[in-house]
Amino acid sequence: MLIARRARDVTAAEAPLLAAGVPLMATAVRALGTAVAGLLRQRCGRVVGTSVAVLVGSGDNGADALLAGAELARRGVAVIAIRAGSRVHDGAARAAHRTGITLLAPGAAALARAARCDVVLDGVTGIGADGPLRGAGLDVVVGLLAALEAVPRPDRPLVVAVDVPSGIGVDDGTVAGPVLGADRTITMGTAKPGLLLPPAALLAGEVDVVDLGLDLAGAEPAVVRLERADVARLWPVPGPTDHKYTRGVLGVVAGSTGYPGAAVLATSAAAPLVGMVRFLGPDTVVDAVLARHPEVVHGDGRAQAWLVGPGIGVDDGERLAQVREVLERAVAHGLPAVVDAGALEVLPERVGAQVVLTPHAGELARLLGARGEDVAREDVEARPLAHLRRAVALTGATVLLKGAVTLVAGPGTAVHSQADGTAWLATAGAGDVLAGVVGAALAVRSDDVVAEPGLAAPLAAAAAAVHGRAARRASGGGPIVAGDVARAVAATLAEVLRD
Ligand SMILES: NC(=O)C1=CN([C@@H]2O[C@H](COP(=O)(O)OP(=O)(O)OC[C@H]3O[C@@H](n4cnc5c(N)ncnc54)[C@H](O)[C@@H]3O)[C@@H](O)[C@H]2O)[C@@H](O)CC1
Ligand SMILES: Nc1ncnc2c1ncn2[C@@H]1O[C@H](COP(=O)(O)OP(=O)(O)O)[C@@H](O)[C@H]1O
Ligand SMILES: [K+]
Repeated sequence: MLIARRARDVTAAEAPLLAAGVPLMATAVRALGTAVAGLLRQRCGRVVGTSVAVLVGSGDNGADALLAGAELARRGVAVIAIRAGSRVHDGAARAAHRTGITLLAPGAAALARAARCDVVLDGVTGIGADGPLRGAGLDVVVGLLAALEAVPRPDRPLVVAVDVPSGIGVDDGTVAGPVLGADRTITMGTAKPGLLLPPAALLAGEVDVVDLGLDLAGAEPAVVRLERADVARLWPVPGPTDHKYTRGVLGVVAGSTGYPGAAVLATSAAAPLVGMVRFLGPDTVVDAVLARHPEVVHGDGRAQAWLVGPGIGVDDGERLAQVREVLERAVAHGLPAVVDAGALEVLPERVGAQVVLTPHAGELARLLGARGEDVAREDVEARPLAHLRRAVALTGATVLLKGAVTLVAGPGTAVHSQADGTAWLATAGAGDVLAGVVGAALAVRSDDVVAEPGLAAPLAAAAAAVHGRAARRASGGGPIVAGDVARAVAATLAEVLRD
């Protein structure tokens, strides 16, 4: 599990080690040097003779970057260093000087040179930053972003962020000013919330954590990300005494004459993962589902969890009447349920954490709007976690907010952030597939969720992880349709459970 801790917890954990003379900075610098050398080798096939530009802020983040620059210079890299703060760490400046690096003023000429290097190392600010970039740091980032515009995309440098991309909201993931988007972030000691929370997380690239030996046991995890082994631990494997009912039945109310495909996609994703799928819908939709999945059972009956809403429009009164009835019944019995798409319109005022809502940003704005909050989609996109928390507080539900990074939280649970997919997943119907996987995850652990509703959040996050991985598997780096993702779900789960 990748765990992000807040800046103040990191600083507190560093303090006793620094007091004991543990050379944390040397460890950070060594890791940075190795990572950048690896990227140079990947990009240029060599380290000697390549070029790196270092943006040097006035704190220890700048010192890390400059010392890594000095190490790379000793390995034969042509390093330029650009001042991005009011001062420069003394020891780092001396080390840089010894390797022949001169600190350049942040003028247009220096920034144009930086834009032509193989790698840019962003050491403007780290966890000591207060607010968005200002002063020399701001000028350097704005100037470099402009200089990069003049360079053809394939020739632009790889950007490596030291600890965090400078200027992000380290603890809340906001982006309130210019930030140089990174291809990779080498982060010290532990991940930071802003590396996992959108929109800042989208500027961090791949995140590598450098072990500094910090004791963070007492620090409350701010955000967590499930990795393969975590998903495997959450997902039950049937045993010899299981039968279809003990494995779990998922009841599905999905699809409409306008959108029959959503029902097919949701059931395609769920059917292999559960003991049985029970389906309720209009005849034409039932026919479409059964044509693809003869194993789906048509008609009402007992289920361990319900999925309602995929392919049902917000103004489809007839379908919503059925959704409302099923949902009220599920809530009355305390059963886990997934409430997706149009079904969000008929969500009872208060539900328990065993009910998982799966809105995208627009739907979350609408859900909050219906509860008296004045929120637009853009507000949700700018501060997704804050709005997700608000929805949790107002409904009592677990909320899964879909996006390039998917966030999940329930009342009192950890915040989960999953980014397992690919941008090729931004395709119609992908959300219906996700709803099917979340429904399945709740159905196969229904008893556990009823006993401990807080489990719905990690299960929904695990489902998002399987969905994202299925998309990557189906895509192989190229275009996909949602049906490809649904078809890849079973093999993806097998792979998750096998490794
Ligand atoms: N303390 C340590 O031993 C270690 C520190 N490490 C590095 O040190 C960093 C923290 O260093 P610091 O506490 O010195 O802080 P930072 O270097 O993150 O930032 C503080 C400096 O940036 C300036 N600054 C603050 N807010 C700004 C803003 N909004 N715009 C522009 N400039 C701003 C301040 O004037 C100050 O000089 C970590 O992020 C990490 O990179 C790592 O080397 C691990 C070990
Ligand atoms: N840029 C992206 N990168 C990765 N995943 C994405 C991206 N955009 C959307 N997704 C994922 O694709 C799915 C889209 O769902 P949704 O918005 O409900 O679409 P639809 O209603 O067409 O099914 C979600 O699971 C979301 O997390
Ligand atoms: K930085």
